[in-house]
Amino acid sequence: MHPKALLDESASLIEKIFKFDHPADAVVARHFRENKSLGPRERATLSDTVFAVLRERLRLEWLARSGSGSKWRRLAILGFPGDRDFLKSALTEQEKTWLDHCLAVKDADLMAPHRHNLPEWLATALQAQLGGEFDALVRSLNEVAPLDLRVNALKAKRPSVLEALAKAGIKAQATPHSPLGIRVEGKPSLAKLPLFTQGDVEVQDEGSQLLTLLLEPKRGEMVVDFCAGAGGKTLAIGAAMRNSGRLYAFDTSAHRLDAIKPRLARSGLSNVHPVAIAHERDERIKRLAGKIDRVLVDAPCSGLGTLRRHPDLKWRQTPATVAELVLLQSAILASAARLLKPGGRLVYATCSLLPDENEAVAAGFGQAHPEFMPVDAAECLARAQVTDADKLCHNGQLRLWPHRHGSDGFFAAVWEKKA
Ligand SMILES: C[S@@+](CC[C@H](N)C(=O)[O-])C[C@H]1O[C@@H](n2cnc3c(N)ncnc32)[C@H](O)[C@@H]1O
Repeated sequence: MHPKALLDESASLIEKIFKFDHPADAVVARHFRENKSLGPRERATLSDTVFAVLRERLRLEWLARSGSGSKWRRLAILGFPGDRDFLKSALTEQEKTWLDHCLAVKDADLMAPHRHNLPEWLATALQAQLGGEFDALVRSLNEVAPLDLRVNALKAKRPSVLEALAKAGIKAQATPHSPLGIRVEGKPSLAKLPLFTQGDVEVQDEGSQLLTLLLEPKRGEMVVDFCAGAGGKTLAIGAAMRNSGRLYAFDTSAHRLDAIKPRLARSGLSNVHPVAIAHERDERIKRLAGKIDRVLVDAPCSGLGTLRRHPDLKWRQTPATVAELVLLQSAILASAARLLKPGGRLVYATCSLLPDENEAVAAGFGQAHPEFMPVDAAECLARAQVTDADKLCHNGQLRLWPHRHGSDGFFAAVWEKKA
């Protein structure tokens, strides 16, 4: 595609995404479905451009106040990732001069919001938690998230998977903490790799792997993954149960649950029962009350721990959406807790960085449910062979940060129901 056409295409995609009515990755995927003639390199340039603009929105919008042409074109020029000469061949003389002027602006000359590129409410909440570490978090959010795999313990062992990856020319190493994790270098295509098609590995961020290890599921137990979605954690739990017992995968989205089916077929699991529920107080949940050994609540959340992958979330979430989520999280946690039998284990988890969705929800639950005893997350992780488990936890709860742990941001609290 001619550079001029590629720049026009980027500008129109940025305009669509900046309506913020749908997740950015869904808008990009729809755009690619509707424009089948776009080749792989053009697709990569388009998505790199729009995600760069989402990551650095405040800085680029500030720079784009000067210059001419549509705002979307100016943002596309500023976010364009590739070869500058290629880009310049699509620009007018006036635009080239303007771009050189923008590129000469130094970080030190920018105001704080144009450096951290976060909405004010979010910057304030993160600064209050992190103090001097805030800048390190901001830098880490601009890094590309690594590609992590989880070895399916039912079918393979980590050393043999590492060997097979090396033979396939894929550079990879064990993840620093999860005993089942592998971190792959770059973004090689895995879809056709026998290791993947045979279900020896699944794509899963190391942080997500650690959440399921907190549950410590055992052979033959009754377990519920309350917010199973497309089953990322369900598969890990099912494998830890050695494909025995009964694992219910609940979710209010039948559409998301449907995505489990091909993954289950690859994984070799037959102990998983996906159940679409109407809401967290569904009749089917009442029938299982008091009968379940372990429940994971991987709650719907702001997703702000995944900003490396989903930078649009910082512009789509607001204090009001977070407040609504907190009510839903508390309602789901209270309802899910009714499933547990005495001695049963409850894990509440989010991929949020905000205390309101994390420690505050956990504290509210603990106060209202004295029959649930807090369990030390670091001890659970150490038993599950997690390296440096204590460095991943704070006050007995799991707290992962991209800048400290290299994973997405996660929180988890663990309780046991008194016998
Ligand atoms: C963080 S996602 C789950 C991701 C999933 N566990 C995984 O590992 O891929 C949260 C899920 O909660 C579901 N959800 C939203 N409201 C719910 C409710 N009231 N009861 C159960 N699930 C709900 C959403 O449909 C979404 O799939």
